[in-house]
Parts: sequence; structure tokens; C-alpha cells
Amino acid sequence: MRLDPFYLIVDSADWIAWLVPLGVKLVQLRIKDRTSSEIRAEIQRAKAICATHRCQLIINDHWQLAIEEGCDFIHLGQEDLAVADLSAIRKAGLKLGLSTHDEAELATALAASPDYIALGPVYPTILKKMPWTPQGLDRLREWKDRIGPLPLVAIGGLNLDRIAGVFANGADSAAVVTDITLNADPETRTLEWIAATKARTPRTANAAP
Ligand SMILES: Cc1ncc(COP(=O)(O)OP(=O)(O)O)c(N)n1
Ligand SMILES: Cc1nc(C(=O)O)sc1CCOP(=O)(O)O
Ligand SMILES: [Mg+2]
Repeated sequence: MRLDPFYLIVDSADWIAWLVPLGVKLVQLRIKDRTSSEIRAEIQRAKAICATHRCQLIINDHWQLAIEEGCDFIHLGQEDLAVADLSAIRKAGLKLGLSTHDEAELATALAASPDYIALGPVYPTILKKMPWTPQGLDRLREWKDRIGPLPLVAIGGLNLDRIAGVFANGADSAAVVTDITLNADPETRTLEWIAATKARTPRTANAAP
């Protein structure tokens, strides 16, 4: 499996409706602090938009809703993984991306046979507080050497100036939140990300549903 090199992460179907039609091919719906029925409605809307635009949708955290709504890809952190029903996830045919932040987490993640591994935070992030210091590019390279052909997602503090470095050090895809969502012009910045990652875009959409 190949991941699109530009991995957008947003917290609503409104963002997806706005930015996916610009040409985004890989998007994560990462919603916190909403009710289950609100999240279900967001997933339904996001799924319809992504299907129209042949964009791979990945649901963060809410694997039960993803199964119930017929989604095909989820992302889980280690705490999510610890309480998730992996066999139900696999039985439903969902692909699985997993977060890692240290050696122990990498071992746990690899034991779950994921479809990609994410390493973060590569650079400092303002999105959420985390106990890990920034991993840096050498650590990214080390992760790629360890996981071989499994796709590697870099996340944390990425911006246009940093993406060449993450690709040069083994990342297959660069995940981004605030460089786009807090930008004064998210639409233009999204187009800039698409242009900056275009040369690495798989010729066949890995990602299209
Ligand atoms: C691509 C990607 N990588 C890492 C994360 C973080 O997942 P997690 O550790 O579960 O933290 P939350 O995002 O749930 O706060 C991610 N969402 N996506
Ligand atoms: C959600 C998330 N997870 C991370 C990890 O390291 O697991 S870093 C991160 C935040 C990414 O946001 P931004 O692109 O704004 O830094
Ligand atoms: Mg999570």
C-alpha cells in the first residue's frame, strides 16, 4: 500500500468540504469532545465528500463508528489501541494506522501489523501537549530503517519548509494540522502543500476508495 505524501488532518466535515475538492487525496477526521451522534454525522458527511473526490478518509480514534459507517481506514494511538478490538477491526476490513513515539510503542505497534506507522512529534507542535521532546530527522530515518517497506508518516510541527527534510529522511507521507488550519489562507496553503508534494504523489491513487 502507498500513502499519498500529503496527509491532511482536520476536525470537521466542514473542513473536508472546503479543502478536499482542491485535490487533497488523504485526509484524517480527528474529532475530540463531541457526542457520538455528532461524530457519526460528521463521519457520514466526510465519507460522502471523500467518495465524490476519490480521497482516502481515515477516521481517528472512533473505530466502532468507522466500522458501523462502512469506513475503510482508521488511525489509533497507543492508548486507543490498548482498548480496541483488533480482531473486530480486521474482520470489518479496516486498514489501520498507528502512532508511535518511542521504542516500546514501535514494538507494540509492529506487533499489531498496521498498514502504516506514524512517528511524532518530529518538530514541536502547538496542537496538543505531549510528553515527548521532538524526535528530529535522524529519528525518522531510524524508524524507516526499522520498519522497511511499511509506510512511515511524519507528524508534528510540519510546514512547507520542513517537508523536504522529512521525505529525505524516509517519511512516505507528511501529516499536517495547524500549518493549514491556523493559516490565514487555508485554501492557498493547501494548494501549496499539494504542489510541494506532487512529485512524490503515487501515480495510482493508493488511497482512493
Ligand atoms: C497520522 C497521525 N499520527 C499520529 C496521530 C496521533 O494519534 P494519538 O496518539 O491517538 O493522538 P490523538 O490524535 O488521538 O490525539 C494522529 N492522530 N494521526
Ligand atoms: C495529533 C498529533 N499527534 C502527534 C504525535 O506525535 O503523535 S503530533 C500531533 C499534532 C500535529 O499537529 P501540527 O501539524 O499542527 O503540529
Ligand atoms: Mg487517538
